[in-house]
Amino acid sequence: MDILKINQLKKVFSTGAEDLTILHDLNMNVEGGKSTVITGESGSGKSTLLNLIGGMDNLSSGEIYSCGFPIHTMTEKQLTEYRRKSIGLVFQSHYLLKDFSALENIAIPARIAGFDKKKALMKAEELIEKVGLADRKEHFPSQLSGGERQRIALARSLVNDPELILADEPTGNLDEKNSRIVEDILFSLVEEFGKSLLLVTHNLILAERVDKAYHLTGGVLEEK
Ligand SMILES: Nc1ncnc2c1ncn2[C@@H]1O[C@H](COP(=O)(O)OP(=O)(O)OP(=O)(O)O)[C@@H](O)[C@H]1O
Repeated sequence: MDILKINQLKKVFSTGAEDLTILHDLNMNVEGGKSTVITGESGSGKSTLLNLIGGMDNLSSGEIYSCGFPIHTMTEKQLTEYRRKSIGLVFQSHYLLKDFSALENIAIPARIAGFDKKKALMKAEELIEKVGLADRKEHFPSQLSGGERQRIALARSLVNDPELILADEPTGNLDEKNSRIVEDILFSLVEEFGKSLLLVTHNLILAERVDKAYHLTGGVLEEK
């Protein structure tokens, strides 16, 4: 069954003088429990597409069904709920809150989703172990390396147990060791826990590990 299905999606940016069509009548699907990659040159529209799937931007026409929800018809309030509970967003840049410890940063989305402090911290403890940073629990973001911060951000994106993980160049800024850790965690979520992963990347090694691959060229998507 598909966890994500996109029909005839179009995205046009109006920049004043002219309209720029960034995504052209795009169709795709992500099967539940599988990994899917989208590759494409810089500027081809990958992040635009991921933002639309994540409900962070409005489409111009077409349909997006994700995790059982019709994203294209939802209100802002419903989209906020969808972002909190159904999807996990992993980006190249991470915005950890500087006044909170690594463990607290991971726990925050669980608190926002309504879990009490104890339960949220318990979930965070599990995840900090998973990303291999249990010994950095009490560290503040300024006391962590860039790669460690990215791993904490990854743990944070998983704390509400999302069905679909949307990852935009998740290993973009990382050295080989941290890339490998992040990559292995992402794929273990699919292989061990039946999560669905949609990955956007330039990294061809990452792109080779997936079940299904698409390529985006100038806003036109093709299955490879
Ligand atoms: N808000 C906006 N207004 C106008 N044009 C935009 C806007 N956001 C993105 N674009 C344009 O849309 C195109 C696709 O951008 P997008 O960020 O999706 O590309 P990308 O494939 O993710 O690139 P990269 O790999 O460099 O991150 C680019 O030409 C960009 O300039």
